[in-house]
Amino acid sequence: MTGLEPFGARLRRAMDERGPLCVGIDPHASLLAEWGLNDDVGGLERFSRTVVEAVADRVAVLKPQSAFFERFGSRGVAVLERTVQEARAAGALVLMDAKRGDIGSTMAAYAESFLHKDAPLFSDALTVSPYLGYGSLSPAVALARETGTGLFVLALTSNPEGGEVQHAVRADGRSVGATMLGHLAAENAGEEPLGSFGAVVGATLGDLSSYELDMGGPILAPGIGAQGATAADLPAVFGGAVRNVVPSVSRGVLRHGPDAVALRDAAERFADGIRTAVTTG
Ligand SMILES: O=C(O)c1cc(=O)[nH]c(=O)n1[C@@H]1O[C@H](COP(=O)(O)O)[C@@H](O)[C@H]1O
Repeated sequence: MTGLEPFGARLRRAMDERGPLCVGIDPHASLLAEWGLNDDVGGLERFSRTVVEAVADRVAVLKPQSAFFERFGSRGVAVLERTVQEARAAGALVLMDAKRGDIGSTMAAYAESFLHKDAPLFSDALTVSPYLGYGSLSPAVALARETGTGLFVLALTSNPEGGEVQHAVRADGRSVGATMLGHLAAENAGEEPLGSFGAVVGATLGDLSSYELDMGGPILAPGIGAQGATAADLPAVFGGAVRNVVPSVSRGVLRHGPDAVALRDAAERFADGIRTAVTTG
């Protein structure tokens, strides 16, 4: 299979050209209502298309959250397919937020669902959970290398419950989250300008200076906006690794819809805040 240019290189270029902001497409029932849309497939389609038309030509990454589409069954998934295709056609990289994770052979099928070039949901990258063991992800790593796509591996998540798993300390004295970052460093070794295997690290987590965040790949940083973190927090949380951070905002932007100009302005305000924080922080 002939792949695309490696995801990490494509992402680095998009971040440099457009700024690093990722906008999440999370069509919550409450947002559909706020936008004056029905909580049905028609509302879902209208919502997703509005977000894509408003920002896909200017942000580096769009991250549709699969759960909000799966809620409507096969017709919702058909909307997700169109959303991915339209976002990619407008020049955004699409990170499918489906947080897949299973034993190796099933993981291979999940990987094919999103990272095989002929898959209807083909995306530039996929969020995955390593909590069946990092090695269980190896079929997805292999397919991503082949197709020029990427993975974002949950390492230190933004939710307060994550700590009981991710901060647990192993027999070798390292935490589980730190171990995941170590696996990613090995995966990205020698990749320039940026590896294709990213970590998810919440922007809500405060000082992370005890972690090796600089693991050669991108860091997806959700938690800005509705979960309380701000762009100004990024340098303190991520230190020198901030240059590889892709800050992610869903409700903080989406609540400004349905007006496309208001959505675009909201995304631009976050992008400006990130630029200021990263250059002066
Ligand atoms: O992988 C993610 O995107 C993710 C990881 C994480 O640790 N925390 C987290 O909030 N997310 C996702 O990021 C989005 C956050 O949405 P907002 O809080 O509305 O910005 C949701 O789609 C979450 O599923």
